[in-house]
Amino acid sequence: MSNVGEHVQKATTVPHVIKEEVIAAGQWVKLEKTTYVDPSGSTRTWETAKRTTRQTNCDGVGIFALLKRTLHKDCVVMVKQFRPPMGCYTLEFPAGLIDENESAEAAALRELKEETGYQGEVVGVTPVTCLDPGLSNCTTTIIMVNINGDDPANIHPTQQLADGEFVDVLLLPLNEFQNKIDDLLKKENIVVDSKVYIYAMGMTQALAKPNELPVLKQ
Ligand SMILES: Nc1nc(=O)[nH]c2c1ncn2[C@H]1C[C@H](O)[C@@H](COP(=O)(O)OP(=O)(O)O)O1
Repeated sequence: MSNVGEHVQKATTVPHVIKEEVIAAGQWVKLEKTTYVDPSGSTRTWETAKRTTRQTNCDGVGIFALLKRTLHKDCVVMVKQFRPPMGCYTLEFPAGLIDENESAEAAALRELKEETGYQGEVVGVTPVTCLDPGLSNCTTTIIMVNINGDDPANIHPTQQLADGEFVDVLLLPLNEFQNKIDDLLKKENIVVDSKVYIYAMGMTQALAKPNELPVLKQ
C-alpha cells in the first residue's frame, strides 16, 4: 500500500473503459470482460458482474423505513431472509429492483408494501450509490420513508410476497439500533448488510458520543 504522493506510477491519463465483452449470461446476471485504460495509460482487463435487468443507471432501491407510533419508540423496519448467494440469512433494509418505467420512489413504496405490509410516505432520497464497485456496476438509491403506525392501514400490516419469497419483518428501535443488531448476530447465524451496520454505527456515534472524534491519533 502506498500513501498519498508515493505512487510508483504517475497518473497521466483519464482512465476509461474501451470494450465490454459478455463472457457468460444468465436470466438475471451476466459476466463481462471489461477492457479499460488505467491512469498510467496502460490497457488492462477486469472481470465485471452486471444485472441483466437494469432499466436506468440505478438497479434497485433500499428503503430506510421508520415506523412512528404513539407511545412506542421509533423503529427501523428490517427484513431477514435466506439469500442464496450468501448461503445464509441476512439482515437488510427492505429492498428490490426498480421495474420498467418506475421511479425509485414508487419502487420503494411498492417494495415496502410487498415485503413488510407497511404503507409509508417518502421523506428523502439519496443519490445513486454503488454497492460493490470492485465486482459489479450494481447501484441502489436509498429512499427514506416514514410510516404512520397509528394509521389503520398500518395496524395489522400484511405482506404481499411473490412465490419463492420468504421475508421475516423485524422492528428494531432506532435509539438502540446497533445493540439490537449485535444481539441478533450473537444469537443467530446471520450476516448483516454493510449499509445497515454503518448506519447503526453512525446512530451510536450521533446519539452517544456526538462530540467524540471517531479516531484519536497518538
Ligand atoms: N441474482 C438473481 N438470481 C436469481 O435467480 N433471481 C433473482 C436475482 N436477482 C433478482 N432475482 C429475482 C427474484 C425475484 O423474483 C425478482 C425480484 O427481486 P426483488 O424483490 O426486486 O429484489 P430482491 O428483494 O433484492 O431479491 O428477481
